[in-house]
Amino acid sequence: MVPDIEIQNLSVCFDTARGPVYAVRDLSTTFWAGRISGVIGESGSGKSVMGMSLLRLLPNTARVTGKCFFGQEELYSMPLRQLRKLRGAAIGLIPQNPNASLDPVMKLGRQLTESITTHGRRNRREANRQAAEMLRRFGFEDPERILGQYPFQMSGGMNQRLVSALGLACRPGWVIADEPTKGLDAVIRNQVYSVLRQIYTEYHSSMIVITHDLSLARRLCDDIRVLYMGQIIEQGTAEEVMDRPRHPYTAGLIHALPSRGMVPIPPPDPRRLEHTGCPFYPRCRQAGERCGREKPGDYPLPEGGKVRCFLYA
Ligand SMILES: Nc1ncnc2c1ncn2[C@@H]1O[C@H](COP(=O)(O)OP(=O)(O)OP(=O)(O)O)[C@@H](O)[C@H]1O
Ligand code: NI
Repeated sequence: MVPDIEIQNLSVCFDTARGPVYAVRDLSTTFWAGRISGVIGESGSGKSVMGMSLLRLLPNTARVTGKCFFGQEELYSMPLRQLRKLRGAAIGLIPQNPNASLDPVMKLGRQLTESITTHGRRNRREANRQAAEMLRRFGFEDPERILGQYPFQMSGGMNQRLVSALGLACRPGWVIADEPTKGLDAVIRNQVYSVLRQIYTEYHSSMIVITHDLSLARRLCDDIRVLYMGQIIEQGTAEEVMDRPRHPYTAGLIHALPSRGMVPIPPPDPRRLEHTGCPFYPRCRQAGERCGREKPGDYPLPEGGKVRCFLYA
């Protein structure tokens, strides 16, 4: 049985020259096994930091507090040696920046087969076959040739698909995909969508998909969480969140899509910057007086979702 991923009170703070920066603030949520969960939100809202915290891949300057249960195990405090066994095998990663995660001086074939043999106890030939199969799924018609090349011989879009193949190569029970369609054109985006969907159905992999691609989120995901300044401000089924957004911020994100009128979320009102209330207060068109004074809680919606906004208290 693949366990759920249960985050409890996660905060991540970076110590920077200009002082502490909170990337994630007291975030608690459970990603259910057997589902594809989408995470959306503007750039800088903490999506990647939350995702990377699960595999403890944040830089040393990150201070992480909170807990994350993966079955009986607690990911943030388990010995690194033990965590390494989970990486790739139990929890696969499709990282946001393919160039940073591929080794520039190692042939792609070796990078792929090494990740398969380290975890799978398979022999090299079997690993090669598995690597080639995964590459073919991602649209590489001549995988043998690709396996003999170096990352710099590939385009950015190819490397993006390569790290996706790499992340899925060991058929992990959980996959964290951080912007798997970034920089890809519409045809290839569709292909990545189809592969993720196939992997989900064939291997029963559970997924966390972080994305700016709202149409991908709507089509691929069962449920969606919306992040704003390191907090989940709305969550629900993909259908509910995308078709009936409740939080003014979620509605703003969706209305900023070209297909929905491209109405941008307003910049912060300078008169509202000093406040002790809702983090979205300075930019919210629907804010009342209470929103500037008090922080809203998580209010349940009749359909099963939750929203952090006084409009639904
Ligand atoms: N190494 C770091 N040092 C300092 N601050 C960081 C570091 N990494 C991330 N941050 C800060 O943490 C916040 C969240 O970053 P994160 O990368 O999680 O955003 P994101 O939602 O993934 O954005 P994007 O959609 O652009 O990928 C940002 O304010 C960012 O500047
Ligand atoms: Ni990110």
